[in-house]
Amino acid sequence: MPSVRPPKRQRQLPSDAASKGTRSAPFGHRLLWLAVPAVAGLAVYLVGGRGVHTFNINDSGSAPEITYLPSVKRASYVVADLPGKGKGLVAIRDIKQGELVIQESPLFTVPTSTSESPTALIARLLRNAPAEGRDAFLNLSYVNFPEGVDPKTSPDQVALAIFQTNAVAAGEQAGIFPGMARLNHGCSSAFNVVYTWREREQQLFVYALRDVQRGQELLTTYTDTKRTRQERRGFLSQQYGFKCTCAVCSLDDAASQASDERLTTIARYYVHFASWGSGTISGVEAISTINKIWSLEEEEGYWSERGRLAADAAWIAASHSDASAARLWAQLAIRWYTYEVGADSDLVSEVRRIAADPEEHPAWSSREPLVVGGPLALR
Ligand SMILES: C[S@@+](CC[C@H](N)C(=O)[O-])C[C@H]1O[C@@H](n2cnc3c(N)ncnc32)[C@H](O)[C@@H]1O
Repeated sequence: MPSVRPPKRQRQLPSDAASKGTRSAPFGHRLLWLAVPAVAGLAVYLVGGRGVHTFNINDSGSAPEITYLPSVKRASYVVADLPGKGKGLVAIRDIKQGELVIQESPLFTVPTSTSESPTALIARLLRNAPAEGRDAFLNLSYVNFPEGVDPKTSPDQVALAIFQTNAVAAGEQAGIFPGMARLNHGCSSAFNVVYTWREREQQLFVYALRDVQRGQELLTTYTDTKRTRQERRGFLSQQYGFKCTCAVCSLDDAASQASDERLTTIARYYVHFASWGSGTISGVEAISTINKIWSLEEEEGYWSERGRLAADAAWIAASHSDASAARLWAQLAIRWYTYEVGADSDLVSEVRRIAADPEEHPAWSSREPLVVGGPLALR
């Protein structure tokens, strides 16, 4: 059975065990394209500064090309041409941590394996897509085009390459979201927005993980960046055809080495605390490891996946009947899930229930009673 190459970009927040079982909703695609009017006289310049690039969006020069944008309550960005990156999304106003930036239905989704040829499958889905969506798709960038094939005479191959460069996980499927597809990549502390597929809405939601200033580029991450600069760059160059020069990859060698050490230690700690699941380490050790991850992530500026981490800690505390710790971790999970997946998400509802009554946790008292300890971090 030929397999459609899985989306290279991993979903930012793998659903935790508590949310499983809610992922069976049938597809009901609804395209919510919204043409955002061109902003007159908007120019975009690279001005740089303190490792974080900002873009001057004053009213001189020519208007950047504005393409289709997905459904948003209040547009907060434009699509702009960015030196060395193709297009990208730049904030046209300050964006607050936890703000919904993009809410988008898929143009189409595909199963990750199919009996149909992947090229034929993508071509067929594209033919059936609405005209404006098809145009938006065909405008997207692509890399890794097979050598010796002429893109001008191979539209189906081009469509497959576009799919492979831009698709992201949409539940059990891979989906194309032409609006969010313009998001470029940043590593560890450099990315400022995260995306998640919400099963109930059958849509992709992009939230600001941190405050974003007007003129700053919106960046997500294409991969697990809890690895060294060399490994990250190797992956990104091979899969996405670019050398990452984000604020973290541009650190001087000493600072980069310190960041690499933090990130690889965090990754090692993740594996360690997960071994609580098989009973290899105690609940106290698991929680202590989570606290170490939290503090290293604070040092690194790596804030992603914190909702999930705190929810896992609440799970461990509830399993050991430590109600007070479970409540505190659940409160922290509410806070970070709210930033990452939205206050109205199923994940936030679930942790709200645990914060209100830890004994409601499905794992409550499934291990020996133990005081495992709460979060050391205040935020
Ligand atoms: C999903 S697309 C992102 C939008 C793309 N820049 C465009 O013009 O449509 C992925 C491609 O964007 C480019 N890209 C993404 N992040 C980048 C970065 N940090 N630096 C340079 N190029 C980047 C690479 O060419 C990559 O293959």
